[in-house]
Amino acid sequence: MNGLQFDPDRRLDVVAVGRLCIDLNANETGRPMEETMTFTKYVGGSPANIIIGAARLGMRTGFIGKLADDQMGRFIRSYLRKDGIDDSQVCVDRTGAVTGLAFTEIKSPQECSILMYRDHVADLLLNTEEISEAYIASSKALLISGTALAQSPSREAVFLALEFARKHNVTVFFDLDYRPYTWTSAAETAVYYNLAAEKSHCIIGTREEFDMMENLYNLAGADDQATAARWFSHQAELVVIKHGGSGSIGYTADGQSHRSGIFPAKVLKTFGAGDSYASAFIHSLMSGHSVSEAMRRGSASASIVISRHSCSDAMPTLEELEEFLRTNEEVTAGAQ
Ligand SMILES: Nc1ncnc2c1ncn2[C@@H]1O[C@H](COP(=O)(O)OP(=O)(O)O)[C@@H](O)[C@H]1O
Ligand SMILES: O=C(O)C[C@@H](O)[C@H](O)C(=O)COP(=O)(O)O
Repeated sequence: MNGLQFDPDRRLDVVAVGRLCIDLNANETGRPMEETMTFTKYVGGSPANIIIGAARLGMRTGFIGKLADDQMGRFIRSYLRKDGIDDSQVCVDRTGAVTGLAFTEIKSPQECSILMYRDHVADLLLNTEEISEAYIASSKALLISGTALAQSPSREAVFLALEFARKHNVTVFFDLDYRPYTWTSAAETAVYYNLAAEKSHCIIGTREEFDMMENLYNLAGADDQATAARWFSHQAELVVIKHGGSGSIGYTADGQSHRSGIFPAKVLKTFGAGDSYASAFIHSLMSGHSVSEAMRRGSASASIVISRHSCSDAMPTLEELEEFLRTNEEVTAGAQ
């Protein structure tokens, strides 16, 4: 049992709140960015990638966010619409803010890094006036991601969305999505992450992201089970800790744990693993699958996406994911 409840009578399955950005992925791989001359443009931003992945799998999706009033903003909106993602709650900044950019470097399949340009970005200007209670109440689930907590007014907008979710029994998924560049202080980061995690039903993060949250209480380095147990005294029913190529481990509030291995992949780049994992994991859970099956599908989706050049564009359809699962065996690497 995963303990998560989803109201079947909602118009939407999952709504994400957070950043809509642009990925510029290096075309010349096997070299540092200093030697990279061309990039390919994709829609990016962790919550955007996750909701695109969920839509690609057939979920009824929506987004709450703010776009720059420029060509990049218009490119992103048309992409969301092409994937059938409701953009009625995606507003446009009129103050001259820009679209966040993530330049990616692919030195080798194991050596990838991301250079983020996030000064004066439109996504962090989303404010509480732009959070619709009725819209959130129309969804079974709300997906939040940590970077939206980095600055006001986006921070307050997310906490208001969490209040509306609580009021209308909307299940909250919290993808930790810690990007150090956007934060100024470790303590401030941990404070806001912990406050949001206390209001979430399912928390998904890497070991390092949970350590960041636990540093505040000198708990960093706790084992996965202790990390998960902390959140069951709040709203959490499910905590998933990702361990890269070693797989992932999930804990439910009823005391069960679930280990997932990985699927072999011809790794082109490692970024995109977490977002694709989260999209298939959420789709599978909300389709009524077990936690173990949801983790397995998350791992499969991650293997598909890390073998491709982009993150958003690379998100598999349900047919692709099912075909991959039919023709590939999970390698039970097992998390630490
Ligand atoms: N090298 C890899 N080969 C196969 N699967 C991987 C690999 N790296 C990550 N994954 C899968 O993607 C999931 C998320 O990756 P991880 O790196 O832990 O998260 P994030 O991308 O958010 O940092 C892992 O739990 C695993 O299932
Ligand atoms: O989240 C961002 O702003 C960058 C993403 O768009 C990019 O695709 C990426 O880093 C994905 O990260 P991951 O899935 O967490 O590895």
